[in-house]
Amino acid sequence: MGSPLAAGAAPAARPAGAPVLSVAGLTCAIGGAVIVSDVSFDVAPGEFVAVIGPNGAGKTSLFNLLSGLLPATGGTVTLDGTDITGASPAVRARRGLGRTFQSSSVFAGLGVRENVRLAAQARLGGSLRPWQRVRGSDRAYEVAERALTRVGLDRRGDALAGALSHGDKRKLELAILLATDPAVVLLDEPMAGVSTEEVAGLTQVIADVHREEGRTVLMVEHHMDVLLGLADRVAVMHHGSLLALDTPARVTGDPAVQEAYLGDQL
Ligand SMILES: Nc1ncnc2c1ncn2[C@@H]1O[C@H](COP(=O)(O)OP(=O)(O)OP(=O)(O)O)[C@@H](O)[C@H]1O
Repeated sequence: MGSPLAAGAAPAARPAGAPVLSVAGLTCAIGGAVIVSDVSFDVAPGEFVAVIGPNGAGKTSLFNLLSGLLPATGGTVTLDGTDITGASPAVRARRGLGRTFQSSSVFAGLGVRENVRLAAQARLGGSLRPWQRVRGSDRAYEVAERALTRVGLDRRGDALAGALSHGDKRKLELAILLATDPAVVLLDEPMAGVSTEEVAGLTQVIADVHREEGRTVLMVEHHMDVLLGLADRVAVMHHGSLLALDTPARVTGDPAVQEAYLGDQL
């Protein structure tokens, strides 16, 4: 699963055929409430797993546990054969686990290219001070340009990030993520706030990141129609537990899943 975007990806420690991400008994209890309960699943290298579930089901909490923003109170997370359960978000990111957030997280006052270059420079070990020319900064520009081309924003590099449409901001977030060269990409509702006209373009970008770059993707998304063409498997969260994990067709036909949605559109 070589990545074309940046050098320095850690070599995989896992044997051939082993999962790139393995979650076992993952649990998070906060103040007596169990918000993620005994969740176990494996993700194969290059697989696309969608995570769905009704509001409050625990999807974002699961991503927070995977990316280290929320401490697990039980269970383990293994990335590329290494137990990362207690690792900080920064260590997980360095080991190849990257994520986007439900709300936009770009520097609105900086240029589009600068947003991506800063991420690339941080990944390459340079300074985060954009006014400093440092070792590796040319390489950071190259990585940034490639990531912007991948998401179709290469012609908007000089624009202010805050001036982009919602859909383009989401593409920029993806470019920022790609500049850090993650093997496993966690996308938390990338279509949130995106106009109907922009959904198809963004879906295509995500499909390309998955298929052409061979990155493993986990994506929280409410719209099943978006997921159907993308996901190899769909994980259904309900009341903090993993209710189902199967192909999109089997999941949508599962009576327990339909019951969880209580007639809401899947
Ligand atoms: N830090 C926290 N402290 C206490 N409760 C929390 C915390 N984070 C999440 N929760 C609770 O955990 C449950 C799951 O929330 P989460 O945001 O993970 O659900 P979700 O499936 O992502 O929902 P949505 O689709 O609405 O984004 C909710 O009841 C939420 O209130």
